[in-house]
Amino acid sequence: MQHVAMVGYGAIGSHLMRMFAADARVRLDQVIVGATGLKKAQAALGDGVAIVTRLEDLPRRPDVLIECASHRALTEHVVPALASGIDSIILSIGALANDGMAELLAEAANAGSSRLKLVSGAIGAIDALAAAQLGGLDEVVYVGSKPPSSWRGSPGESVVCLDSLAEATTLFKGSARDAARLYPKNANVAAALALAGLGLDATQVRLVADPSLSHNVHSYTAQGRFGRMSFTIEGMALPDNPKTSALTACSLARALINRVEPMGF
Ligand SMILES: NC(=O)C1=CN([C@@H]2O[C@H](COP(=O)(O)OP(=O)(O)OC[C@H]3O[C@@H](n4cnc5c(N)ncnc54)[C@H](O)[C@@H]3O)[C@@H](O)[C@H]2O)C=CC1
Ligand SMILES: O=C([O-])CC(=O)C(=O)O
Repeated sequence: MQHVAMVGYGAIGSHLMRMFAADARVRLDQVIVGATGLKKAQAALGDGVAIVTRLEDLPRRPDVLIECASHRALTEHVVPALASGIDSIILSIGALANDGMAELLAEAANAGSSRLKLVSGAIGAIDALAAAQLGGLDEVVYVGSKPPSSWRGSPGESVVCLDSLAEATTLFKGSARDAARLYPKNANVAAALALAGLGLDATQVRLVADPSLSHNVHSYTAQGRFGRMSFTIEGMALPDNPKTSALTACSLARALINRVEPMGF
């Protein structure tokens, strides 16, 4: 059994709470929320969960910290956790597209002798892509397609009218770095693929709003000396957030379970 502190209590956080409610391997007993989320978290979670707004206010040292909050949460909570020796697992991978962020995380992990794990989130076959990177990788092209409602609150709103979209429309075409910076809640997958493969500047990304979809479709192709691969997933969204695929929460859950099981994927 491990004691876990979770940063963020939104669609993914509440899903994880339900997943691990009766699981002896993982005790999600501390949550870090933003000041505005305090009341909602207190109302939803019982006395068994400590809810704070700052890492230093956690009543006990967690075995591991997980992040399912936002790009900002990495600087606010993950960097200090790593620096104080707490292993961390993150989902907001797009934050690594910001200048100096990867270096900041690595320095903190080195200073605290801790480890930072990036999980695959809503995408798959990252292990194959990372292996291909060692075997000669020339091109990675990723397309992320979601229903129009999943792009609300993003710069896509100024590209098209999401309410009256009649056909699939490209909202963004460019590098994974620009995608991750411009679409922090929709392009973490693009950043994850880039970091596993060809890097943030060489990985090609297209983001699409498609009114014919009822789920999120992530698709990529990769080729090089290693050979050729393609991967597509049609991910059901979490009920509380149409932007987020349910598999994202499962990927974080798998990473936690793997820490305590004697073997596994
Ligand atoms: N790697 C991947 O495949 C994916 C990564 N994500 C990442 O996970 C994040 C969370 O996703 P959802 O749960 O669907 O979002 P959500 O919006 O439903 O919940 C996020 C919660 O975190 C809180 N929060 C934000 N910044 C915070 C901070 N600095 N400190 C404490 N709490 C903070 C928000 O107030 C909110 O309650 C996304 O913003 C995105 O960065 C999401 C989907 C896929
Ligand atoms: O959950 C998803 O479908 C992917 C996502 O939002 C992201 O890449 O940030």
